[in-house]
Amino acid sequence: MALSPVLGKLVSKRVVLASASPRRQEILTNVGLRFEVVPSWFKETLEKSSFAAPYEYAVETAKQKALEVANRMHVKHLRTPDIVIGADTIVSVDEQILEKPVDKQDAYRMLSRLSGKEHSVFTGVVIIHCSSKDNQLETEITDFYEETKVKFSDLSEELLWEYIHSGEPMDKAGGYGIQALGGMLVEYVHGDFLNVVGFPLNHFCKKLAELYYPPLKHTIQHIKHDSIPSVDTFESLSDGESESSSFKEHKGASKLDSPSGVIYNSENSSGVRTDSVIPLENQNGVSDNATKVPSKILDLMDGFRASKALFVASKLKIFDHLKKKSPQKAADIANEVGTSVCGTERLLDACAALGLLEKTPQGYRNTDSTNTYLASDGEFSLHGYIIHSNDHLWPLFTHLESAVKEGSRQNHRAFGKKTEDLFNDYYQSQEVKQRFMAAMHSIAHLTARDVATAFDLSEFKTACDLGGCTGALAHELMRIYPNMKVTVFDLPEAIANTSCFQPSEQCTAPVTFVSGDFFTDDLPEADLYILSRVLHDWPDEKIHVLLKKISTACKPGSALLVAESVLDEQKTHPPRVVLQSLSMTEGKQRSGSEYKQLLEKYGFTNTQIKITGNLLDAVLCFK
Ligand SMILES: Cc1cn([C@H]2C[C@H](O)[C@@H](COP(=O)(O)OP(=O)(O)OP(=O)(O)O)O2)c(=O)[nH]c1=O
Repeated sequence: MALSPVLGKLVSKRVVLASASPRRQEILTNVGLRFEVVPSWFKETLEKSSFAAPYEYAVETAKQKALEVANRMHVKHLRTPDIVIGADTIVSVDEQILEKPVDKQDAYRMLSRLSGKEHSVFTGVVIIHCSSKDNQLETEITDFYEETKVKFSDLSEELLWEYIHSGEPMDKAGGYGIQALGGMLVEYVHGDFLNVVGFPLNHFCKKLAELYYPPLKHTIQHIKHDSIPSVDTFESLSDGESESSSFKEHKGASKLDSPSGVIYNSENSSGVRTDSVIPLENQNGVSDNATKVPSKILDLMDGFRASKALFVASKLKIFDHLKKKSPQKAADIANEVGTSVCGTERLLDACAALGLLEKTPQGYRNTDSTNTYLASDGEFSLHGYIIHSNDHLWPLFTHLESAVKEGSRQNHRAFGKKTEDLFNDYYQSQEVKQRFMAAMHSIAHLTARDVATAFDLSEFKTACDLGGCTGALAHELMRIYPNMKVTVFDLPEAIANTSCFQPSEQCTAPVTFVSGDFFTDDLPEADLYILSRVLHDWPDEKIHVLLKKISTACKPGSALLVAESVLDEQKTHPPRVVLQSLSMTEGKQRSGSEYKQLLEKYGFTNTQIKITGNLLDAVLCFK
């Protein structure tokens, strides 16, 4: 049993499969498990609506099936099994649970519901360890579930009925058998194929491994990998133990039953990485020494690789291609984007390793969050900011050493230009201007709702977003406060380029764009002035000019809303903001009390600060 030594643990035990499913029997027989089949008499009649999630229903049904068999064997046949395995497979679509169809009409109803859509197949599995004490059955129950996503093609009426008349649907959840004729209906499968057929073998072996080979608690933490516990490979598990070793002996055992040199990555149950340990074994195979691996430091060392992989995949628009069509193989993507197949494959695998893509036997696909944040047309696309990070910030950061030594921005080294004025640089070429505006738009759009709702701003009838660029925040303000009129005031170079950033559906009155320089020109009148991501970029003398002008323009009762990332008082958190300072603009990031002090100097009082949890926080103060 080299492939799965853990199954060898069951050889000397009386194992019972509480299922009539020929597929489950076949799957388990194929891997060499010896067991008795005792179909359950439990009727699958649990109230579906009483379960919060479909998988809970499948797990509970599997449990009842297995318990019924364990009890029956114990009481009626006086043959207490060592282990009873129960399973239940269901299909879930549109919040509905589909089991086996009761007749052809029912099969038709199910299959037409699945046509052209993705659905989930859940199998709940229960492993019951049984023992008899004073003639009483004692049980220890372990359960888990597995989810596989399956997408059907559009099914014509003719095809549907032909399939139903084949008789195949009748004893199968959802009315289809993926392993036979039903396979022809399937466009893709995402996840464990055997799970659809009725038994998630891989997860089952991992569960057994977890039960029979518990890792040393104080040296090894689990990798968080979906709901599946960590066992690097089944091959890595020692098979050297005597067959008489029981589940109970090993449960909570302190002896490490793993081979030498196995490296367990680590993540605690809350998903936070902790330092890993490489166990070193003595002659008895027991770990007596451990070298700490500083995972956090290793992650920091590799951080640049991860960033660059994300940047390059974004630049090549790989996420856009996969959003349009997926899954796709590396060769197809390479062909579309005009890159080498081997290089593209490595990049796609890196993206999959970073959790940006999913890799399936059919090819690569975007995760949901990749579609939302990384595709350039995603609802909250960060594409613009990522390209800015690659083209502008990355070259600057390669000169960080010089920046620290000299205490100044490194435009001259990175781009061969002087850093006279930050924005001259951004607006020099049309391409750079567009890229910079797209970057600002990304962040403004992602944060607009949280900034606009950080405080109740409904009392303000007019607002002016100074340096409001594409108007992303202005639009959101007008959407949330329909009685508010918002003006964006920005440099003429910016205003001239805002049209491609306007929402396609205009559901509010239009934002007014006014061009001008907020350091030198008169400001439009408003009850509420807004400075979003402005103050951190400028030196004190410039801020003095700007805040003085705003303060003068404000009437009593008017207010200023500042949107910035606010540092904690120690100025070491959030790290993202602290790291931003390293680009060495002449401005600086500030803590809450620093913003308060600064604003008070210009006659603003009653300062309130709201940490939003988003990329920008909000500071509101009144004149
Ligand atoms: C979706 C799908 C299900 N199935 C089968 C797996 C299960 O046998 C069945 C779902 O019904 P279940 O109630 O899980 O199992 P069963 O009635 O066959 O056996 P028992 O109750 O005794 O455990 O559907 C396939 O064979 N192929 C498929 O593609």
